[in-house]
Amino acid sequence: MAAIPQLSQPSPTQISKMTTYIKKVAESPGLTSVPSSYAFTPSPNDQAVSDEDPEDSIPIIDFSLLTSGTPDQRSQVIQGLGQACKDWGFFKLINHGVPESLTEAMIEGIREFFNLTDEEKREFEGKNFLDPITCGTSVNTSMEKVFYWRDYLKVFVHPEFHFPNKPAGFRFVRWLCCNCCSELSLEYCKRARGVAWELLKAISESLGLEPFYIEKVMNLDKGLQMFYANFYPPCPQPELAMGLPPHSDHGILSLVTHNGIGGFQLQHNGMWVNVNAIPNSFLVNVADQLEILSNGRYKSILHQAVVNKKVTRISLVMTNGPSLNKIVNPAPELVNNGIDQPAYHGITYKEYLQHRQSNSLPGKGNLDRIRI
Ligand SMILES: O=C(O)CCC(=O)C(=O)O
Ligand SMILES: [Fe+2]
Repeated sequence: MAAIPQLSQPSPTQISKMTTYIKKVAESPGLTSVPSSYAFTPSPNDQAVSDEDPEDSIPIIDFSLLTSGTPDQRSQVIQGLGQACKDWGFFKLINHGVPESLTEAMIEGIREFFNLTDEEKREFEGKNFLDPITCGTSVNTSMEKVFYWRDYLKVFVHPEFHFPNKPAGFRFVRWLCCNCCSELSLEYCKRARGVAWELLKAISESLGLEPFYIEKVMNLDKGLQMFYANFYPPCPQPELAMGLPPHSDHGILSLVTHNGIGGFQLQHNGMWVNVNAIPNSFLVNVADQLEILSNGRYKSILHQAVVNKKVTRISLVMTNGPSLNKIVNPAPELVNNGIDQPAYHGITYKEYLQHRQSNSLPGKGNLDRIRI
């Protein structure tokens, strides 16, 4: 990792290896301005930011109607989902069935993780993009000139489940559901995956494909599900710092939830829109592999995270992807119709992730590279 400004005085040999977490920077006594290595210069080309427009509101999808609605209700929801994926690449998902108490317990456990000392966190830093547990700061400090106001934890939770064994017990905290008792982090990941897979059935249908189409072609039973936790501490000059830069997610579909503090912005009609979350909902975004598979009918959404002056924001993100060795292509059913041509080259998910990791292209640069 590149040297990040150090608060303490490590020996010269330590400098190139050590990560300084933004939590520590933000907590340094008397911090009143953003250190220069985190300060972005606002540019006149920065796009305007608006609040949600009640006239053009972000679609809301009721998950319970997909699973227990009448056939009519289900087909209406599928139509709404298709429209949301086409017009916004994004929707808010309500009544998804993941208990609020489970999400809250997960957020609190994650807060404790980020409260570990820097030294304890370093144990999980990882070296390779395929390491099942990685934590760090910013996005890719080996390439960035200016760092983001964000610490993160990234864990592979499917097909094999991993989780940090610190803080003590978190990996094995029991969570009481109905009358049984299960491991908190495992339960959260499993339930979020169940929601994502159910949505993908409906999304297949919205594309005119059979319900298990995406599940089959993406090898979801071996699909790579990654859990990201983002930690954005208060920032003395939020207008100069950035939590996460504009990006689209790499998987098929991402589910985001947070601790009730705003900061998620998405791009719609050339404007940044502040997204207000409905309590106990997921913010769901179309990600790059779904854009490829749908041959661009559904576009992965550009989004970013901004920071604030007062409170720590924590977000939990589930990316649901194909299996690593799966070559994702535009669905032949959507291109061999005499009208459309394939708009993307096929690429394995592993290669896609690898390229993204080693190039840090802005915006949707990774997808642009494979556009025909
Ligand atoms: O923090 C957020 O709300 C968004 C996080 C995000 O987009 C990501 O981790 O990919
Ligand atoms: Fe994202």
